Amino acid sequence: MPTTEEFWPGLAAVMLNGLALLLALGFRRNRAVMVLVVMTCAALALAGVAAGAGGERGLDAMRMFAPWLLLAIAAMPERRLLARRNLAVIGLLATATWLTLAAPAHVWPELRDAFPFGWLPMDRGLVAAGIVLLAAAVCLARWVVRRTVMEFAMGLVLIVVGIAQLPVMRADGASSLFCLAAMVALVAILHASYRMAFVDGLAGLPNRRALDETLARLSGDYAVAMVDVDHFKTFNDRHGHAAGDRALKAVAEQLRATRGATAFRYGGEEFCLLFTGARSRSARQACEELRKRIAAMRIRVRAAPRGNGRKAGARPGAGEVKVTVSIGLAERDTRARGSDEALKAADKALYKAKGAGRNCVRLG
Ligand SMILES: Nc1nc2c(ncn2[C@@H]2O[C@H](COP(=O)(O)OP(=O)(O)OP(=O)(O)O)[C@@H](O)[C@H]2O)c(=O)[nH]1
Repeated sequence: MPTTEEFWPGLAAVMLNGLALLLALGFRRNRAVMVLVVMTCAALALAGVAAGAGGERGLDAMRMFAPWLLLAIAAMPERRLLARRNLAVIGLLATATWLTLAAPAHVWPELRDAFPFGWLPMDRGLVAAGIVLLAAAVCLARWVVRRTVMEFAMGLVLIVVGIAQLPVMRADGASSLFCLAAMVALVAILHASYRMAFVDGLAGLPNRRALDETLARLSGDYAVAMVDVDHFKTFNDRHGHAAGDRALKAVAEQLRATRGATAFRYGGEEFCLLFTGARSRSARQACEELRKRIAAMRIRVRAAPRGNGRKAGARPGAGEVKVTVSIGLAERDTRARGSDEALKAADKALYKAKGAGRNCVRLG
């Protein structure tokens, strides 16, 4: 039976990993789900519940099976949960769990020595740590390319799990590290889910839901500006959707750099700037400067092969093109109108700007 010192960290590790697993399932973070399934099983094995033989067999089982499974999951692309590769990993995990539970006492040492690479001159724990740290490196390398919170967090989680495999670790120390890894996973899943709900993936700006929440809490002076990219449908048709996306990102970058304002992506090619407090008085000037900065930008476009659903000859070659924006600004009057009316006034002003020939700022 596990000792008291092994029991509590063991139980906490199972509960925390199980909780993180449920959360990852709820938010459909499928690779995190797979990692956490393995970690929960490893935590169970560590707790000695599965082995019924103290933490010893659990510690062995964790070092034998978990590293390979974690490396396989780290290297897999994000897929739907019941994709064939995920099912294969779950099948392997089920086999590992069955072996851990069912292998007779005299078979276990032979199994352990053969797995994983029991014949290597290094300690088994060292090999296991090396494999998990390699899995962590795979996630961190992906993070360098993709910059997603979950990839970074999975890298961190796997580093902690890798340390838990080291030969110096006893079952209670390893369980404590599994608790830490589960907490990192929990924070990351919550953070990633918050970003999914409130941050626009393309522009990297807070989205319309975030704007609504901000406006609902607003008091005092403010000004709101609606910013719309001019002739953007034509831009897309001429240079392609990918170039359109790059243009939107570049515009978003300029909005983010607007002093004294918070930028939001309102939807499509429409953005919103919110000036609060004393900054609302200089909103018009800030909008004018923003308009000029965007008009001065150059967006790189590539020549694309003909066809692609576009009219032949409609698409020019590679080079640099510009975009302009029209801006409608409603300066605050909290007594006369609430945030809904202010948004409507900014929208009306935007139509005026479009009607006035675009690439200009109008007040509502
Ligand atoms: N590339 C890209 N295009 C988008 C995105 N969201 C919306 N659009 C496109 O933006 C275009 C908006 O077109 P319209 O609403 O007709 O407006 P417009 O062509 O900009 O004309 P004006 O606003 O009157 O100057 C549509 O063709 C949408 O497909 C996006 O995320 N990426």
